[in-house]
Formats: sequence, C-alpha cells, structure tokens
Amino acid sequence: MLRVSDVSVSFGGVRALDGVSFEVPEGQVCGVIGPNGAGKTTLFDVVSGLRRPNAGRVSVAGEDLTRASALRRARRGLRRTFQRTQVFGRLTVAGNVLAALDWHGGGGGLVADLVGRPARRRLERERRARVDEVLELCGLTALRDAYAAALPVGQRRLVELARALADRPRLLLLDEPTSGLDAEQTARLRAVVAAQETTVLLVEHDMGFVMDACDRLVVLDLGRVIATGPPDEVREDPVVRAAYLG
Ligand SMILES: Nc1ncnc2c1ncn2[C@@H]1O[C@H](COP(=O)(O)OP(=O)(O)OP(=O)(O)O)[C@@H](O)[C@H]1O
Repeated sequence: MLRVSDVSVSFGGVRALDGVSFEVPEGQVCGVIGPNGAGKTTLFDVVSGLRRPNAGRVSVAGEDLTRASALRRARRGLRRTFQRTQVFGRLTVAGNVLAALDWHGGGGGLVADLVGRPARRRLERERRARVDEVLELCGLTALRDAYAAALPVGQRRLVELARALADRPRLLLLDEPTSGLDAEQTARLRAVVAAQETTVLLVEHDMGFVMDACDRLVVLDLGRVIATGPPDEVREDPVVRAAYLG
C-alpha cells in the first residue's frame, strides 16, 4: 500500500535519510522509531509531502507520489495529524469534523442548494451521521458543541484525529499522536487505531504505545533502516538494542 524506496535526504553534509526502503501492507499499522536525530521526522515529512527527497520514491497504492503536491496526496486519500495540533478554534468540535468532510455536491448548483432538493438533504443527513459516528469513535460526543479553541491539548488532539478519520482515509499519518494525551485518552487512541481498516504510519516516542498499537515497526538509526518487523522481534534485535543503549 505504502512503498518507500531508497529515499535519501541530505541537509548540507548531514544525511538525514540514507537509502531508506520499507513497505506497509494495506490495513497495517506501522510505527517508525529510532533514537533522537535518527531521521523519523524527515521521513514523515517526505511521505506526507512536506519535503522532497534528494533521491528515491514514495508510492501509495502503486502510484508514485514522490513529487505530488499536498493537495494531490489529499485527493489520493492521505491524511496527517501534526505534532502541534491544527484545528479550527472558532468552530465547534462537530463543526471541525463536518468541515473535514468533502462536499461532493449533488448536482444542480446554487439553485438546488437553495431549494434543498431531496438528494441534497439526503447527502447532508449522511454527512451528519458520519460526524456523529466519528465523534463517538473518538470519545468526543459529549464535547460536540464545545469550541475547539477552548479544549485542552489532549482533547484537541482527538479532534484532529476525528477530522483526519472523517472521510475514511486510505493512508493515515500520525505524528507523535500520544503527546499531550492522558492515560485514558491514550487508551482511546489505541482503540481507534485498532478499529480502523486504514493503513497507518506513525512516529511515536512512547514505546509502550508503539509496541501495543503497531503491527510492524521500522527502526531508523542515523538515517538508515536498521530493523523492520513485528514489535516482538524488533524488541529482541541486538542491533536495535545497541542503537538505543549505545
Ligand atoms: N532542516 C534541517 N536542517 C539541517 N539539518 C536537519 C534539518 N532537519 C533535520 N536535520 C538533521 O537531520 C537528522 C535527522 O533529523 P530528524 O528530525 O528527522 O530526526 P528525528 O528522528 O525525528 O529526531 P527526534 O527524535 O529528535 O525528533 C538530524 O541529524 C538533524 O539534526
């Protein structure tokens, strides 16, 4: 589903990524881990389109998106959350999720909007039902009418997650998703990730969460992949242990 092939990124003399290759099969949750400076953020930026690699390719569902704009990636079903949450502070929680749902229209233009044709009303009902569903999934139903700006960071992070999930992304990129979450919110996030059929790539420092939530891990050290595999295997890998301890 996601294929990263031989990706390299240099900053001056620093090789932040050096020939990084891995794949994430459809529907799997893949965690990227590694010591400070290993290249995790740079990799995440390359996959989400914030940074062009010096070499290598990123493809999603067989389509090369290495040089695709953020908009084209979004159209292909990529969604991401940020280390610093991005929500619409002046909208309610429900409004934030509703705004994330594309309005595909129903034909007939403005006149049809004004008249409120049945097809329009049905689409609108479906959109609102999806909002309710996502709010419930993310544990936000009680907060649906609260303004996002007024929420503490953990709840804002869940709103951002709800927005990212709203229109059923194909590939969800989560950047440090547990930061600012309390234990209950982290458990909720864990359950949400498990309940999704979406392919997920996440960067996360909380090892407990990573080991628990991910089907497979990619371990980076000094810009190179030093191990990939299921969490249990990676945990026992002597090279990984040396990179973390050494
Ligand atoms: N904009 C930049 N200019 C110069 N060097 C950079 C830049 N961004 C990252 N680097 C360097 O590239 C390497 C990889 O950095 P990156 O932030 O991707 O690592 P990381 O694994 O996300 O680290 P952390 O866990 O500390 O967030 C580091 O040596 C870093 O100093």
